[in-house]
Order: sequence, then C-alpha cells, then structure tokens
Amino acid sequence: MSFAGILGRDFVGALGFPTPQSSSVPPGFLPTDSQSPFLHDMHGIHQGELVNIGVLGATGTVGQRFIALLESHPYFVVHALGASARSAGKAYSKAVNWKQTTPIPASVRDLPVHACEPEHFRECVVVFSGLDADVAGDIEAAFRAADLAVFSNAKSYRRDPHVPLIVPLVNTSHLSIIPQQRSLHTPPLRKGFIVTNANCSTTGVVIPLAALERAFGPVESCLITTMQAVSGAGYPGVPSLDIFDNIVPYIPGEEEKMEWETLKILGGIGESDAGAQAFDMHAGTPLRISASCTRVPVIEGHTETVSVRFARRPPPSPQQVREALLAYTPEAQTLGCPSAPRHAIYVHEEDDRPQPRLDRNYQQGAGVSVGRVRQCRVLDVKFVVLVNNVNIGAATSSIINAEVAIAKGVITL
Ligand SMILES: NC(=O)C1=CN([C@@H]2O[C@H](COP(=O)(O)OP(=O)(O)OC[C@H]3O[C@@H](n4cnc5c(N)ncnc54)[C@H](OP(=O)(O)O)[C@@H]3O)[C@@H](O)[C@H]2O)C=CC1
Ligand SMILES: N[C@@H](CC(=O)OP(=O)(O)O)C(=O)O
Repeated sequence: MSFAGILGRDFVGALGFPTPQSSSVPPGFLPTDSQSPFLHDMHGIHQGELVNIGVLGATGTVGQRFIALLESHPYFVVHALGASARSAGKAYSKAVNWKQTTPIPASVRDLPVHACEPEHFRECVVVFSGLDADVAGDIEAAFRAADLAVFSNAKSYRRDPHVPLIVPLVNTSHLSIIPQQRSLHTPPLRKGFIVTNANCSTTGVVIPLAALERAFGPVESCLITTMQAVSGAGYPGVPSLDIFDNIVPYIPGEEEKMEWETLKILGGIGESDAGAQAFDMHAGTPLRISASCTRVPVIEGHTETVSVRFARRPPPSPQQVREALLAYTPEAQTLGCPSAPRHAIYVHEEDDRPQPRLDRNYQQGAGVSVGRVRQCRVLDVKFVVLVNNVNIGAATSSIINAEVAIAKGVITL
C-alpha cells in the first residue's frame, strides 16, 4: 500500500467527506504510513480547488444518486443540470421525483434544469451522464464535440473501439486510449472525451474476477447467475404486480452485455501494426462466460452467483481465493481517490452473507461483498457477490473514474 492511500483518507476526512465504515474493515489491513510532502497534489488537485460538474439525466435514478453522492465531495461541485423537455425550465426540486434517503442538497434544490445542450454546461469541466440510453448517444457525442469530459452510465458507447469501458476498481489503465479518441475528431479535441461505465451486473462480477486474475493468472471459464434489484430498471421500473411474489427470468440484452463487457474490461490494450491502440478482449487466454440474468423483488443491490475455472493447474484453494480477494487493492485506491472504497472487496465468513438488505451499503456502496467461497465440483471455485447497482454499479463508478482521470492528468484543470 502506498502512502497516497492513507493520505487520501486523511485529506478527505479533514474536508468532512464521509469515510467508509470502519467496522467493515478487515483487521490488519490498514496501512500505517504517515505524512507526505505531496499531499496537495496527489489527486491532481490543489487543496481548496473546486471543479464544476454537470449532471445529465439529473432527475433519474442514477442522476439523483450522483447528486446525493456529490453533496459532500471534496472538490466536485454540482453546477449545471440537464434532463428531458419534460423537466427543462423548472427548478430541480420541482422537476424531480426525489427518491433518495437524504434530502435534496440545499445547493441543488433551486438550480434550473436545462435541456441537454452543451451551451448550458460551458462552465463545467466534467459532465456525468445518467441519461436514458435511447437518447444518450447523440447527446453525449454533442458534449464531447463541445470539448467536455463525459462520464456515461449508458450502454451507447461501451462497444466503441475508441471508448474505454472502465470499472474504476479494475481497469483504470484503459484511460490511456483517450488521446487516440481525441485525435479522431476534426479538429482533434483538446479536452473532450467519453468514458463509459459497465452494466451494473458486469461491474459486480469483474471486480472479484480482476482480483483473482491478478493473484492466480487468467480465468478460463465463468458461469454467472444474477438476481437483480428492481432499481436497475430505473424509475418506476418493473410494475409491482410483475415482481411481488415473483422472479422474472429475463432481462432484455443483459446476458449478452455481461458476456462481452467482461472481456473488454479484463482484456488489455494492444497496439496494431499501424500504431493504433485497440482493446484485446482477453485474447491471450480466451475467457468463456455464460450469464443467466433474473429480476427479483429487491429494491437495491444485485446478487450474483459465480463459478470459475482457472487456466492454472492445480487451481487455487478456496482459502487462497479468499485471501486474494481480501488483499486486492485497485489503482483508484492507491491514487487516493476520495470516492474509492478503502477496501474494494469484503469477504464474509458467515454462510448466510452477503445479503442485499444488509450489505449493499458496504463502503457507501463503493465496494463489493463476497461470501460463500467454496469448492465447485464442476469448475474450480464458486462464490456469491453483491454489488450496489446504483452506486458502484453506476454513479459511484463515474465519479471515481473522473477522480482517476484528474489524478492521472487525463483531465487538466
Ligand atoms: N439504474 C441502475 O441501476 C443503472 C442504470 N444504468 C444506466 O444509466 C442510465 C440511467 O438509468 P436510470 O437512472 O435508471 O434511468 P431513469 O429512467 O430513472 O432516468 C432517465 C433520465 O434520462 C432523462 N431523459 C429521458 N429522456 C430524455 C431526453 N429525450 N432528453 C434528455 N434527457 C432525457 C430523464 O429525464 P426526465 O426526468 O426529464 O424524463 C431522466 O433524468 C441508463 O442508460 C441506464 O441503462 C447503468 C447501470 C445501472
Ligand atoms: N439493465 C440493468 C441496469 C442497466 O441499465 O444496465 P445497462 O446500463 O447495461 O443498460 C438492470 O436492469 O439491472
């Protein structure tokens, strides 16, 4: 663990940004390093410096979570809001059907909601998008063309060969493709780009898979079954008469997304003969994935059962897997990003955890919880993972991605 990690928390704590629950922290895992001379620059931000951000789709499930999470952010300040023509022209508190457990932040209540046009966001450095995927494509392209840094939750650009699909606890190295993305525009963009997050169920599974690949080398096969919360479908989402007392064994497009997104995220970036960068889709050791996705009567938190086979023989034991998950430290954490969880993966020893109601707020929904790590009689090892679909599955991922982009100088202020 570098000293940036602990300084990040001290810096954040000093600014009043909520720190993760210490009761969830595995014993013996906290670094003990002390002060560093680099405190002011380690996030790519000078202490006291603020960054204006905009939220597109600000009235939706993900948009509301952005606003709730950013209320006490140490340097991001919500400056401009956008939504559909139904909401544009109204004060935020009048446009939104607020469903968060904390009140609408006072600084946002009276902000006007604009149409999603770049001219209203000119003073923003970063734009977070929680737009409906039906409209996100054109709107996000217009914002990028206006030289804005866009962090999107929508699926529209995830397959684009020049757009990184980043789960911030896994593949922040993929930000290296941004200069190529900018260069493809005429004239080349100086600041604009699009970074997308993954599907929320993909996010939940790639975090433990990345930890396992780091410790034990490539995973060869993976079988996943999801039990996805209704909030994944936005608001009002699945009708109550369809989901009470029920399980729906189909979520359109979800299984396909999980199966290919995982390959882009866990793959590397290679260089073609012509010198262009390209995602290798886990080509070195092909990873076969089969996902089955279901909708269950849970409000927030997707639960997934995962079975894996490793390329390496003999495979690691369940105990070695537990230790590797617990030890996993993503780059976002070592960079000291304020919204990164202190511990990416909590490993439960209890047989009846994780559970969505009990575990979805682990590390403010920024980490994932794993349990029931055990031998698999068909593949090698199996476990259960719980991911907060609205936090690290959506809004928190975009926020950490933007923090990493600033820390690495991809966004200059
Ligand atoms: N919910 C989740 O757990 C996850 C969601 N996502 C993705 O995030 C995105 C947002 O999802 P979610 O918040 O659930 O969706 P919601 O349906 O709750 O919100 C959609 C937002 O898009 C806005 N919008 C709709 N049409 C237009 C338009 N024509 N022009 C401008 N804005 C428009 C809405 O504004 P208005 O209120 O004015 O209609 C609203 O703010 C989607 O792409 C989704 O696939 C990704 C991962 C997880
Ligand atoms: N489809 C997911 C949420 C979502 O919107 O996914 P995506 O961003 O991949 O369309 C769910 O229902 O839980």
